[in-house]
Amino acid sequence: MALTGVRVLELAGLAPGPFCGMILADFGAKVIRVDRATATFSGDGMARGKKSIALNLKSAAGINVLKNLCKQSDVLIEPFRHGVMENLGLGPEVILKENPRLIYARLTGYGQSGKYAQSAGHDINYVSISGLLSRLGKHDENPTFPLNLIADFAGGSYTCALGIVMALFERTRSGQGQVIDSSMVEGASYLGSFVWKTQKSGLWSRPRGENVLDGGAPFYCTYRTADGKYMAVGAIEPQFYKELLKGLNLNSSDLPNQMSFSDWPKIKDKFAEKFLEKTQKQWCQIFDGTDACVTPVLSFEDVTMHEHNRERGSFFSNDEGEPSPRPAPLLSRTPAAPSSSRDPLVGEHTREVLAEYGFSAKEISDLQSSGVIACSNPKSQL
Ligand SMILES: C[C@H](CCC[C@@H](C)[C@H]1CC[C@H]2[C@@H]3[C@H](O)C[C@@H]4C[C@H](O)CC[C@]4(C)[C@H]3C[C@H](O)[C@]12C)C(=O)SCCNC(=O)CCNC(=O)[C@H](O)C(C)(C)COP(=O)(O)OP(=O)(O)OC[C@H]1O[C@@H](n2cnc3c(N)ncnc32)[C@H](O)[C@@H]1OP(=O)(O)O
Repeated sequence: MALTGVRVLELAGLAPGPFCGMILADFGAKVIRVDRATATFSGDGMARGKKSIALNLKSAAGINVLKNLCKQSDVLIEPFRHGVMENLGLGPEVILKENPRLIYARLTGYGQSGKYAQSAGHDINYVSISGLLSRLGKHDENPTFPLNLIADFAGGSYTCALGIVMALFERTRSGQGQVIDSSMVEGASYLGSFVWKTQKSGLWSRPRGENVLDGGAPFYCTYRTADGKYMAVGAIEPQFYKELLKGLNLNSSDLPNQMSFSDWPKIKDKFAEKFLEKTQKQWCQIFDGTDACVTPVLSFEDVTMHEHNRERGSFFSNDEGEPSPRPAPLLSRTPAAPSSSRDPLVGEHTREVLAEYGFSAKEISDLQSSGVIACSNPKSQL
């Protein structure tokens, strides 16, 4: 796999850090999640392929253990607000002095500087500060957010993972590590570059929810079907719009021009009426294999069974039969090989990992009896 041999330490955090770690693990990195010694369970829903050690970072000995692990690692992911690592004596200037090759990735909401650097926040706050939230939603309604996908996972996890891979690549030339200041506000903003860079094009000149790509256009939105499901329509180009009308059995001469903004609500009503005439399955039979750009809005139950997804193996199930998306993108020679084992318990691999990193059996026992580390035994949890 592409990242085989890369050793990653992921300090346990909420959603963005865990997904960043999982991406790296899926593509072959050895990812060790560092949990709190007092934690009884992990909130990490994206622990695939990781190992867990449980360590008390509020003790001098625990700090030393982490420093030791950092010396032998390639990447550290820390998900705390600015200042937490410095307060622990684990700031980048300390850690990089001991291992100048380390990629020290700081995955936060507001970044390492600025007025909000030390404020608590979540995805919705970061997307709001990025400006993007103001563009999402229907006209005359409150802005709506697409789950916590934009800042946490796209602007956060993915951007940070890209930064890590770029830093690892650069290290092959310089031999040097570096600090990554991955702010979800900035990651989300950057993700919105298309919106920024097309400001003068007229694409966004109307209020929120009334433009071509934000739900305003009748040819770029969703419609309810007779069975209460939905179809997604993305027939932007005239030749595809023509196919859409054909599938809906509508005549273009009976409708206003496709790009007549003022007529969009009227056209939308017409399309909505039409879509209500048939079930999702019937619409699929009509539109599948055409260029109308009309697809079913699939539920999580249906998505794994969809023919296209099945043909590509886009989803897979782990040993416990839980389906999830296959890692993307597909690399032709060195594709990801996601683990199908169950997620690690907190501290399940403390002993194993510390031994691998050179700690003696006695050192490990002493650390355990003094509460610096915790080791959980999966058998005792059965
Ligand atoms: C919208 C999302 C948030 C969604 C959360 C959900 C993803 C999860 C909530 C509940 C989870 C589910 C639940 O647990 C049940 C299931 C469990 C199962 O195992 C998995 C499935 C579950 C369904 C599970 C699934 C999900 O996990 C949940 C639904 C977001 O937006 S997340 C993005 C949040 N923002 C950031 O990450 C930005 C950067 N971070 C921060 O700003 C802050 O960390 C944050 C998030 C505001 C939290 O602030 P807090 O004050 O709590 O922390 P920090 O200031 O960062 O300081 C950390 C302190 O902890 C000390 N520390 C750290 N490690 C150790 C250690 N090993 N030992 C000892 N101490 C440690 C550290 O020193 C700091 O101490 P101080 O405060 O004294 O400095």
